[in-house]
Amino acid sequence: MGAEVVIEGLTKSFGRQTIWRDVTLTLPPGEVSVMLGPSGTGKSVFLKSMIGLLKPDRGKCVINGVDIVRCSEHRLYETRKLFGVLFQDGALFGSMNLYDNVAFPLREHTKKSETEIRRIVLEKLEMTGLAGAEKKLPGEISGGMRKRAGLARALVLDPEIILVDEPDSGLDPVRTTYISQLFLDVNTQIDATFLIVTHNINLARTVPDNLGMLFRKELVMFGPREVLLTSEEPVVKQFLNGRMDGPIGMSEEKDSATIAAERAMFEAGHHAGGVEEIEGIPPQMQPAPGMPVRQGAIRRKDRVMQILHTLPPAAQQGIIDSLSPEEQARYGVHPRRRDQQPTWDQTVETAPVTGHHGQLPQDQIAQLPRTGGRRRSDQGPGGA
Ligand SMILES: Nc1ncnc2c1ncn2[C@@H]1O[C@H](COP(=O)(O)OP(=O)(O)OP(=O)(O)O)[C@@H](O)[C@H]1O
Repeated sequence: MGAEVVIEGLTKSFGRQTIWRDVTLTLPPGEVSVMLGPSGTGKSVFLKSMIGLLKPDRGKCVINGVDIVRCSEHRLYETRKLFGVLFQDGALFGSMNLYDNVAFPLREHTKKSETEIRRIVLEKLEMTGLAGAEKKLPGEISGGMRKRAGLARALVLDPEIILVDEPDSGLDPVRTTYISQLFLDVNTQIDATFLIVTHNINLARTVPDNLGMLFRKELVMFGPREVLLTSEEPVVKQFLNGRMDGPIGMSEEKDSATIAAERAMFEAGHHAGGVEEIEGIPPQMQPAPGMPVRQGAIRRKDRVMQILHTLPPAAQQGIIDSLSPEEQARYGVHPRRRDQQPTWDQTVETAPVTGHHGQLPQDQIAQLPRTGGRRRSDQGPGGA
């Protein structure tokens, strides 16, 4: 199973410019999370901070018990080996063919024989749909293939955490969906924890287990995908629909006078851009047919059902609706008519829904599912 990443109060500035402050979230092990945010909100800086390429000013980023913000260089070096990183352009060496690019980390960081290296490289190329392309140079292949080669290279050291920076950059929507499918398939096969930063709305709506958003130097929210996808926060709604109407402006944010002036313009009939308002929670993409069951999805279901009562009602309903009737029975929840609140069996511990913004309480999201709060009896691994 992939590693859990616990981030607490992380703050990063460059000189006097604060990029983001007090970011607190947990990436649950083996689940796929996406971080959204308008351009320039510091998503790439966030990824670089997670692997210690940039040093945050305050806060913690704890991976397998090591706080990479404060640990020694040696421990940082060791902890970095847990990560596979896919940069925007694949970051391949232009003069090396794909085989040598993918073999590079193995030759640099291990003492494996060339026979063993060959086995691993061919396996990862096969996994990423690049079998037969070993001899190609990066300049001879498409952007999508370069990204897949970058992913193959990120996989060779058996990472527990995979960070992906804007996988859709330079790709058409169809290729973006194919690479999204590949992420889910790889997640299924190796059970690594994924964090993808992007501003691609389709990817955010359909791929992750968890969704977060950075805006105005803060984490607006982070939690199960259903929380953000049903959020009434203006910035979230604006972003998910790609419209001009809302707090995000041409260069990050607008003041209230500008928002009001623009609102009058849109109400007078000026098109705010974007597609028509999309509401609701589209089904999540699934591993390709023939793949094993995605263990992260099974654990996630258990984890989310334990914190269900802490989530906003619309998110609760979306989660309950996504369960099969058998799962609803097992978890003791019932779908509701549109005018009702969701209901639980008496046997399930419930608490009032809080007015939080989707940032889940640390003690709940960070510890689950390992410590297991109060559960209904013997749910087993929790999957269907
Ligand atoms: N090494 C650095 N020194 C100083 N400022 C930096 C450095 N790296 C990034 N920044 C600044 O941090 C801010 C956030 O940049 P970042 O690239 O993380 O944004 P982003 O959300 O990934 O944007 P995009 O979606 O456009 O890629 C920008 O204002 C950028 O200029």
